[in-house]
Amino acid sequence: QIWIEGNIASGKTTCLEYFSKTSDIEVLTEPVSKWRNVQGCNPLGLMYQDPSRWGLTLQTYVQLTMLDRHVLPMSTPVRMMERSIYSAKYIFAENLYKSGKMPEVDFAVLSEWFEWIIKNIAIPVDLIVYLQTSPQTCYERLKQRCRDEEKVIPLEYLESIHNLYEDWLIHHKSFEVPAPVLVIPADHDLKKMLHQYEENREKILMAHC
Ligand SMILES: Nc1ncnc2c1ncn2[C@@H]1O[C@H](COP(=O)(O)OP(=O)(O)O)[C@@H](O)[C@H]1O
Ligand SMILES: Nc1ccn([C@H]2C[C@H](O)[C@@H](COP(=O)(O)O)O2)c(=O)n1
Repeated sequence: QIWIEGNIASGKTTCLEYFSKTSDIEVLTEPVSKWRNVQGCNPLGLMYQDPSRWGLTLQTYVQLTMLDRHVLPMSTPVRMMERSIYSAKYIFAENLYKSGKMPEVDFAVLSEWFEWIIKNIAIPVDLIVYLQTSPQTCYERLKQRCRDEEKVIPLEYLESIHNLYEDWLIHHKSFEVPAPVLVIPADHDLKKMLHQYEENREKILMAHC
């Protein structure tokens, strides 16, 4: 199992789309559509409007929907999955808490849920592919993608997410990393990115062996 990790709009979905054309690979994208519509409500939009009030609501739902993805039985030898329950906690919940936008009690409850899950439920991973971008590149791609909820995201938000990813996956300064990390520089244009994916194809697809 391979997780594709990276900042918002770093190119994870585009990377997965590329590999989805390979036979014997199952690709699981993030369930963003669920985060934008759970029984007619939009926790992603609410979180960006008022993170202190809705951060826990979104992150609880992210935790549930990511766990649901992790425990799906595999239908092919290789599974590539966009992000993980780990980055939900170590990057996004952490960012809300550290920036003072998630109350301590909310973070404590979410943390206890997370700790219980990783202790009691097997979440296998063989390789983490980190698409390493500059926050500025993500900011430009984010504006180009133009998702309604994300129009309020400032560059500083992407910088915070970037720093948390770097501390976790590059500098090993924050949390345990559950698998080896393959870093792919991802500021390049699409043509160069596809070339890099080809160069790394073997390393990625043989990770489970
Ligand atoms: N290498 C690239 N160069 C330029 N634009 C890109 C590149 N990769 C992706 N994009 C565009 O940037 C936006 C975000 O990409 P996406 O794959 O959705 O990112 P993520 O899934 O990480 O949020 C999309 O509009 C996509 O078409
Ligand atoms: N735990 C998470 C995971 C994602 N988000 C947000 C960030 C983006 O606005 C959106 C989807 O991310 P993308 O795939 O485009 O990088 O969901 C979050 O707030 N918390």
